[in-house]
Amino acid sequence: MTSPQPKIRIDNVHKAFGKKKVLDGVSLTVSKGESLVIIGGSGTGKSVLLKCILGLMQPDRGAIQVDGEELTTLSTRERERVMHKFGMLFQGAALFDSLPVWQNVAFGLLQLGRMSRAQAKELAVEKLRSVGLKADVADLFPSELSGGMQKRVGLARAIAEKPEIIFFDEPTTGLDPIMADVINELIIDCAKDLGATTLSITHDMASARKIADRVAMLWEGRIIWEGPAADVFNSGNPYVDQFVHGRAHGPITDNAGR
Ligand SMILES: Nc1ncnc2c1ncn2[C@@H]1O[C@H](COP(=O)(O)OP(=O)(O)OP(=O)(O)O)[C@@H](O)[C@H]1O
Repeated sequence: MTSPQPKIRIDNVHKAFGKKKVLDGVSLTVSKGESLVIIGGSGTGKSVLLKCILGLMQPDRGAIQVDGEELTTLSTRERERVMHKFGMLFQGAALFDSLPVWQNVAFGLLQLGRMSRAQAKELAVEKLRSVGLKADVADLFPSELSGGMQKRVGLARAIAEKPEIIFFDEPTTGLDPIMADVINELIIDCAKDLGATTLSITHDMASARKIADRVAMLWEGRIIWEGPAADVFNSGNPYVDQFVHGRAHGPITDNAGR
């Protein structure tokens, strides 16, 4: 029996900047409907990997496939078609300061030009409601919102076009632990409602444990461990162990700067 095709397949991806190898053969798969969280310390290449998947950076070699379609060789136009499968919540929410909240949420929908502004606003208000924000937030500007509210708006934008895959870049950075937990729960609920596949990068272990079905750890350009979220605190891998317990001493710091 053949196993079902993964939603995302990353195979032996390499990326270097000059002599600095950042990704040195990363391989991963994410199944349809699964939530994979990639953990790793600062500068280990999590953002570079995400940028390669999103097409914002070209890997030096390796394959990146979505639904079996190779992305690294697509033309700009073909890539745009695939991008409609994606939703993205950026670190710091990355909202447009000059646009009111509803236009931020409906940005992609307005770009497509498939609906009137009134319809787009109605949809934006509905999405805002689904992330726990009232309709009157729609006409405010991002600078008038707290960090937690901005994250909610970013999440509403990420789900507005009903993406099949949602990427989360450090979704809880800058939030207090309670607001972080609220955002984690919203992420789980939104992904479940859409039946979406999610890929997140974080170094917040509370968030990883909460939102992940599976966790993978990136270190020295490779995935050094992956397994069910429930196993991450008992991985038996000394590198993972040091990272998830936040210990100052262990193989990661002993080998730093080799
Ligand atoms: N455009 C670039 N040019 C040169 N070096 C880069 C570029 N982008 C990233 N790097 C380098 O690649 C390495 C990995 O960076 P990356 O931002 O992916 O780390 P990260 O794991 O996401 O870290 P953090 O958790 O702090 O966000 C860093 O050493 C960084 O300086």
